[in-house]
Amino acid sequence: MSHPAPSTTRLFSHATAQAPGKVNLSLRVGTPRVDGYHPVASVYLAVSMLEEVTATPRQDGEITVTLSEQSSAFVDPDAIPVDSSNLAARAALRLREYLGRDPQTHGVHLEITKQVPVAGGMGGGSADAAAALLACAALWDAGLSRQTLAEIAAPLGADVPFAVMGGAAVGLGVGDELTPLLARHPVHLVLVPATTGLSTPQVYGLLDQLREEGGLPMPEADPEVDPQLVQALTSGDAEELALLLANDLQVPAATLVPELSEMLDVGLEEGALAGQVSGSGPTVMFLARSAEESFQLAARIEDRTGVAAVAVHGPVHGARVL
Ligand SMILES: C[C@](O)(CO)[C@H](O)COP(=O)(O)OP(=O)(O)OC[C@H]1O[C@@H](n2ccc(N)nc2=O)[C@H](O)[C@@H]1O
Ligand SMILES: Nc1ncnc2c1ncn2[C@@H]1O[C@H](COP(=O)(O)OP(=O)(O)OP(=O)(O)O)[C@@H](O)[C@H]1O
Repeated sequence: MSHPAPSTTRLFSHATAQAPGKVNLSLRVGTPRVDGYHPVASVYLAVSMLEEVTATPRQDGEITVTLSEQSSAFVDPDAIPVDSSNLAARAALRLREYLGRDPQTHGVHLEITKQVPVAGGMGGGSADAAAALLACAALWDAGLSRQTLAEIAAPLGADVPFAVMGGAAVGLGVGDELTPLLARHPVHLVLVPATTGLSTPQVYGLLDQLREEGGLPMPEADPEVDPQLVQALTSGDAEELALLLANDLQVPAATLVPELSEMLDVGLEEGALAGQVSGSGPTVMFLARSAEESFQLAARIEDRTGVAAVAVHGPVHGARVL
């Protein structure tokens, strides 16, 4: 892939971009493909828990990463690589290659401020990649559409295109084939992040194992999105949405972390409309009727368990330059 350099290049001293974490209101998973990935039918919702990346040019061609001290208490800095394997660094490298910029002179330093828990099932690393892509695109005056940026980002992870696009969307394929949804009514949620993460491949692997052993039913067909859930989301019917939340990864995640089931019970006892593990977990999410109820629910869960709970809403915008 290559893209011609623009004839005039604006000079930025730095550029900052934000990208959202996500939850899956519904995540249906099929049987693994030959490449090990699973076909999914996902209903993504971008939520008001944002990652921020500031990109500053480096003339020596290096792509470097640091983690800001402003990052949230949910984030264990030791769990995040700050070498070339960091998803933000990989996004910057992919964009530089796509644009055909000189690797000797077009380096960048990326400072990441994380709010989204690491390996929490909320696509935090994917949001870092999306924010880094937008920040570097601004720095290097890339002149690319959001759609093109999402395509450049897709090989970095199944959730990365959604972090670029944001809002609410159906995700097919491995989650990267997106159809935006016109969800104009806010969904109010409470998120309970865990301090330790779960490995996404391990959770998918345990789902396969449970299905093969007969502990869970084998899916009969490729996964599909429930049109009633899409209807409930687009019409803002929280009570109906509560009945239709689904996540095939919940049983394997709760098998690996049994406390998740207890946390789900606590949220329901404290008045949540519904509760579910987010993505591959271990973050747990609860649905509330309104913003006010979400704040009250978060406070009650914190009081009862001593575990931090955060009221958020969605859909929010995808990655954008500030
Ligand atoms: C659980 C979800 O967050 C739901 O949105 C995603 O499916 C995972 O997205 P992600 O973390 O961006 O995933 P990637 O970084 O692309 O993949 C990590 C690993 O998860 C597994 N994986 C991921 C996506 C998918 N559709 N099937 C899979 O089996 C694969 O073992 C893969 O090696
Ligand atoms: N910028 C980054 N932020 C967080 N993790 C990163 C980053 N770059 C690489 N990683 C690695 O990716 C792994 C998954 O992190 P991430 O926070 O994206 O998980 P997740 O939210 O469970 O992802 P998903 O919901 O997309 O499966 C981490 O364990 C970490 O080793």
